[in-house]
This record gives sequence, C-alpha cells and structure tokens, in this order.
Amino acid sequence: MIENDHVVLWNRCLNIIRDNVPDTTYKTWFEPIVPLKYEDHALTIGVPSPFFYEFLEEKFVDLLRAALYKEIGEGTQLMYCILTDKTNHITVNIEGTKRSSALPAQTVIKDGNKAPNPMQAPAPQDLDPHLNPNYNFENFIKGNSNEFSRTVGETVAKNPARTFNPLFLYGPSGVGKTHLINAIGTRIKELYPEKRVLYVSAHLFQVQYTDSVRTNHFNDFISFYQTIDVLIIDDIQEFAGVTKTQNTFFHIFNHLHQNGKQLILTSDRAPVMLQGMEERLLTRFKWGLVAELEKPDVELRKNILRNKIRRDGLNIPESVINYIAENVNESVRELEGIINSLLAQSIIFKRDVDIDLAERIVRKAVRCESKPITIEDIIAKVCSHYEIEESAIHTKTRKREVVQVRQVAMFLAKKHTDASSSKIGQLIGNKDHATVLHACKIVKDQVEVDKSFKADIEEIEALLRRK
Ligand SMILES: Nc1ncnc2c1ncn2[C@@H]1O[C@H](COP(=O)(O)OP(=O)(O)OP(=O)(O)O)[C@@H](O)[C@H]1O
Repeated sequence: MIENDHVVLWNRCLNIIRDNVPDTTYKTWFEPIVPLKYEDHALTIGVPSPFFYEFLEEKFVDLLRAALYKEIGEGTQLMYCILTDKTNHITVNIEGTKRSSALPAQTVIKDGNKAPNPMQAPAPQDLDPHLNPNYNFENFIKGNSNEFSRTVGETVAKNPARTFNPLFLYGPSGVGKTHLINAIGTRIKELYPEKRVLYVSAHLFQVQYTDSVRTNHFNDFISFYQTIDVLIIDDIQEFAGVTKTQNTFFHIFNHLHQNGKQLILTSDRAPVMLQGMEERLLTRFKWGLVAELEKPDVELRKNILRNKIRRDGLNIPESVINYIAENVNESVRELEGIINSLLAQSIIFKRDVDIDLAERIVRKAVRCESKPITIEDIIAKVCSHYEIEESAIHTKTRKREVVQVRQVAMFLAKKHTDASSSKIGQLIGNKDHATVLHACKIVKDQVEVDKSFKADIEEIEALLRRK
C-alpha cells in the first residue's frame, strides 16, 4: 500500500457521504476531519473534539459504516483520534462505528490517552475547552421551562465560583442542558479569557480515568483536572455504579471547590433520584444550586421552531409551525429532527412544505403506541395497592400510612413522568417542591434497605406499565 492510502480511501468515503447529507452538514461535520492512517482494517480519522466524535457517532454512524464498508471493505473499523491538548498533542483514540441507537458506544482507548502533565500545563489560551460554539446564550431561546436555569447560568458565567457552586442542571433528554452549559462556558471564556475552562462528558472523563490507570498516568490525570478553573461535566448520571470513577471525581471536586473553582454538572435526573451514586457526592451536588430544565411548553416550542427556520433560511408557513409545536412535545431535539425531515422531504419530492407533509412526518416520528404514565394513573395504582381512598392522600393528615403512600406516589411521579417537582407536589396533597424531593429521598433510601418495600414499588411499576 502506498503511504497516503488512507487519504485516498477517506476521499472515496467522502464522495458517498457528500451525496447523502446537506451541503452545510457536510461542511460542518465532514470537512474538518483529517484522515490519519489505515492499518489492520482500521481507518483512523482525526476530529477536533470529543463533542465532534460524539456527534458523528450519534448522528452519522450508519452513513459512516456504509461508506467504509462500500469503499474499503466489509468489517472495516473506524478509529477516532481526538486532540485533547493542543500543546502536548496528546490524543484519545476511540473505536467507533460499533454503536447502535440502542447500545452505548463500546470505547477502546489505545495509546496516549493520558491527561497532560501539569508541569507542562498549557497556557489557558492553549487549552482547548472543547466547547461547542454553536451552543450559546444568543441562540438559546427563553421560555417558562428554562428561564430559571438560563438566568442562574448567566449569573454563574458573570461571576464564576462566586455564586452557585456547583451549578447542577437536570432535566429529561433533549431539553437544552448541553446547550446551556456550553453557553455558560463560552460566556466565561469571553469575559475571562485567562480562565482554564473545560467541557467534558462524564463518559469521556471515565474513559480517560480508566486509561490513565491502565497506562500508569493516574497522577497526571488528577493533576491535570486540578488545574482547571471551570470544570463542566455533562451527563453525570453516567457515573452511577462506577465507584472508582466516582471516588476520583470526588477528590477532584473537593480540590477545585476548596480552591474557589467553578463546577457545572448536568444530569438527566435530580440528585435525589440518582441511584448508585455515593452519598458524599450527592450531598456535594446540592451545595450550590440545583435547577431543573423542564420539557418546553407550546409557546417555547413555537419560538424555537421559528428561530431554527429563520436561521436555516427556510420558508415554512405559520400554520405548519403551529401544527408541529402542538403535536411534537417531547424535546427540542425532536422538534429539530422534524424540521430536518420536512426539509429533506420537500427537497427530494420537490414540493412545498405544507400541513399535509408536516402531518405525515409528525405521524411517523411521534411515538403514539403507548400512552405516557400520568400522575393520576400513579395516584390510582398506589392507592389501590395500599388499599386507601384516593381522597386520603389529598388531605392534610399526617397518619403514617397515608404519608408513606403519598411519598411513594411522589417518588413514582418523579421517576415516570416529566412533571416538575412543584407540579407533582401540587397534584399530590398540595405540597411544595421541597416536600416532593424529600419524599423521593426517603423512598429511595428505603428501597435500598427494605426488600419487601422494594417489591411493593416494583409491583406498582409493573401495573403502571401494563395500563
Ligand atoms: N431553549 C433552546 N433554544 C434553542 N435550542 C435549543 C433549546 N433547548 C434545546 N435546544 C436544542 O435542542 C437540541 C438538544 O439540546 P441538548 O443537547 O442541549 O439537550 P440535553 O438536555 O443536553 O439532552 P441529553 O440529555 O439527551 O444530552 C440541541 O440542538 C439544542 O441546541
């Protein structure tokens, strides 16, 4: 094979990819890729950041696999090489194209995945913060569901480590957590260019940690993270059950916090609902401010759609926007997907975007096979399981058995619905949001030590799923 075979092979793959994605997508996500080598049936490509790798694997894994198999051969592997540090040229190699939407990426770290030695710690301007510049405050649309989180995010960005530390943001998938924390990091870099800001997914942190142990660079790993001024970790729920990573993060957290450095964390659930996480970490998560991002309401959904349509230079009638906003209510990511499909279909079939087309796409995209569990279902099932009148849990009584039923209902509502804690409290006994979080903790703790109580909860959950 000639020396630059990898370039030739990758260019052939690019020809296929170019034909299958819009021009702007190609420019943004494929032009920056650098082919690095081809050996042992594996093509290694260089990507600018972990975010880039994650995005490619999430959105384009099938296309990449198809191009590789067609142009290079069945079973060809794709390896990513991420430059974690510009000064030291340290790379993280991650095996890709094995991922399916159902399974998380199987990652294999090859050589060189160590955090940089702090003795050669790069100057702040050389440390790549791995922030996504497309996620900023300017294009983060405000609405009832995110206003509080956005405001505290702006406050933290103005004065890092002076107000809410850590800042813990949580909410269901696709509601803008990653967008918001990137916006905070980017704003901090604009206001304080000298600060060492780092965005890292909990998954990548864990991969780096494990590899540092394997290659005897654990001290470098710890020291590197201790030099960060603003550490942003996304999807912290991924630390659940991985004790050693939690332990290491605990020490980094303490060091940074004690030294007046800012921590910003996200999770798909509130600290109180994080099972498999050490209590000492959970306590720390609550030291600063815990803020919830809820699913967007219809007004916010319309504004996000209008903004996306304007940015993409599209022409979509207001009636279509209203239809989509009223029928697609899971997440912002889902809304964006609908607009992309609409656009693709209107190009392929050379037709205008109208209600007819929108209806067809929405029907295919929105899951309607199973109705979501509601708080009313939960109240009914819990009360019938414990054989008490539904009306009892709405009274002010503090009888032990009623209090427990109320707490179980709150716990299940938090776990199985996307209602905010305040909403749950309002519908179950007219309590406030702190009471709901307290109830969740009580139930979670009891589930861990009381087998028969755990069996009760599982039985109710089975009934709820069967409804
Ligand atoms: N308020 C908003 N304004 C504009 N875009 C938004 C808003 N909220 C979310 N988005 C967009 O929706 C998409 C999904 O958001 P994001 O990745 O931040 O969600 P997430 O809550 O981190 O989800 P996950 O937990 O699955 O990672 C992104 O493209 C983001 O830019």
